[in-house]
Amino acid sequence: MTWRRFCVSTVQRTDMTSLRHHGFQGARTWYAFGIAGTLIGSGTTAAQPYLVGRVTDSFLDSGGFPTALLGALAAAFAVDALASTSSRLLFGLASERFVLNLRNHLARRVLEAPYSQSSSYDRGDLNNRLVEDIPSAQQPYFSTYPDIVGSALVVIFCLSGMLVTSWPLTLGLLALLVVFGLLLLVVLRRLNQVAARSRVAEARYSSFLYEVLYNLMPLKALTAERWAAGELGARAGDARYLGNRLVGYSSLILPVVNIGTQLGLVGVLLAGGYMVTRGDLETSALVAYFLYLVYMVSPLVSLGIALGDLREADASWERLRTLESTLPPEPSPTSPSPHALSPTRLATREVTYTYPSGETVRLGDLALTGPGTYCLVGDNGSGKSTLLSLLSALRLPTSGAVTWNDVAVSPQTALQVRQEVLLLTQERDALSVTVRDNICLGQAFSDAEILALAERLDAQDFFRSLPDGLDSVIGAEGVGLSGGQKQLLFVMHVLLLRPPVALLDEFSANLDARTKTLVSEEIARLADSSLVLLITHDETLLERFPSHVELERLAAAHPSTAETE
Ligand SMILES: Nc1ncnc2c1ncn2[C@@H]1O[C@H](COP(=O)(O)OP(=O)(O)OP(=O)(O)O)[C@@H](O)[C@H]1O
Repeated sequence: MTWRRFCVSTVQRTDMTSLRHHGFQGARTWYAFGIAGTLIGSGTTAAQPYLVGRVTDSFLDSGGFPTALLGALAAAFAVDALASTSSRLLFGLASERFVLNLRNHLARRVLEAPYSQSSSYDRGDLNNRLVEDIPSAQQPYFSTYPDIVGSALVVIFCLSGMLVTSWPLTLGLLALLVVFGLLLLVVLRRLNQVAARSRVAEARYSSFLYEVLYNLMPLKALTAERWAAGELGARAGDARYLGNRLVGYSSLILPVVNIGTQLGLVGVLLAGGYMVTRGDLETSALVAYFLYLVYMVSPLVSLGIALGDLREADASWERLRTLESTLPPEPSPTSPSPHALSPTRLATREVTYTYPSGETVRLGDLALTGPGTYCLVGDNGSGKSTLLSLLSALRLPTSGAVTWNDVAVSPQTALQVRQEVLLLTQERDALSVTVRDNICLGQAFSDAEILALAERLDAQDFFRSLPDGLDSVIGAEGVGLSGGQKQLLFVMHVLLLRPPVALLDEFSANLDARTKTLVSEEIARLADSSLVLLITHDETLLERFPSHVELERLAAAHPSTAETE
């Protein structure tokens, strides 16, 4: 990579208008005041050596006490301290908001993306991008760029002051700075390459760690914890190796800058002292000159560190940008609300669905009319769950058609279908919110309705046993529920919502025999007005709901319409 591309890529990759726009919402004013504070702070810092030179002059010339000059110096100190502190505070507040804005924005977009897309993300990697990459990506705006602006201004002011005070000394110093600047660029170039690779290795490690923790129990149950620990160790090794190299290159930055500035300080004292003895330079000018140089040291160090930090942030922006580029455009807020569909007639014709992995599921033709309850049966892997995700418009068919009341499921009608066709999937777990929220999931069911249903399901004792009733929070810091109790909450959501169509994938999983029977009665009641399609392998449920649709038979009968038994 050439130096030009190196610099251009930094600007381009961090200039992601849409992401930045969302991040800065509500933070722009703080940010503007923060920048103003940085500019004021830099200006007053650079004025101090000049004022000290004037004070020295005044002492040397008259021996008197220069009250006005000392007052100006004190004011410069005070303004400098105030401006720097308040700009740090404002940047800190703005960055907090930026991080949360961006997290919420991306999380909402992932949630609103079509299911087939959001389900294809690696959960751990997604978590890393939202949790770790965003704080790293925001750093340039709230720390690095202000540091660069503030430091560059101080360096420019100080260099100008030095040039005016003694140009021969300054030219010598600039030559030294150029040599060390080139050395610094070599280090930064290596750092850039290692930072990107290290970020990927870290993400591979933490994604796997997330998966292992998520599957802790199944892994232990299968005594696969050693294997998992070994795999984790291997990934940690990669991350550590690249992390060490990153630390190595990063730690070279400071010595390069420090040695350069120390050589500058010593050189100025030696050469300046010599010039004073020869009468080529005033003592007060050497004092001011030396002070300019001292004031330049810290901004120069900051500039070196800031350039290094940008490389790491760059890698994070790249990961966020690739995530955003896979998401569909944001839905227009003015799009008309969908009309009610209340579907009761369902048909599928020559439907296939191809998973991103390339696996194609072929499904036979199907025609069902509601209200009523049907059981969808078939061997493991025959495509039952895939079919339900297509019927509920979570996925769209790769070929063929799914129609509800003769309306084909398409990107345009998907929202309409999803509002009326409710799918209870196999992959489900309670959320760490209250029991009430787990049942309602955003719907306004009253406590009386919930408790009346609990009574019909003979679950009143369970609800009574909760420490805070419906307000009990589920999760590590709240109540722990059994698999069956969690399952009951989801089933209750469906029964309370009474959607026109309910697709239930193994609803009875983990439910005890009595609860299963009571839930079945409620489902039968729901089926008086709704179309209910169940996936089940449970003999008692297959007997209770005798209308069966066999998936293999459907596929074999393709393309003719399958009969229900
Ligand atoms: N996320 C996925 N990615 C790739 N292939 C998938 C995915 N989900 C399912 N499949 C494939 O699609 C086929 C049908 O799977 P599906 O889960 O629909 O079957 P099922 O009849 O519901 O099985 P089960 O009774 O075991 O739940 C299987 O061959 C499976 O490998």
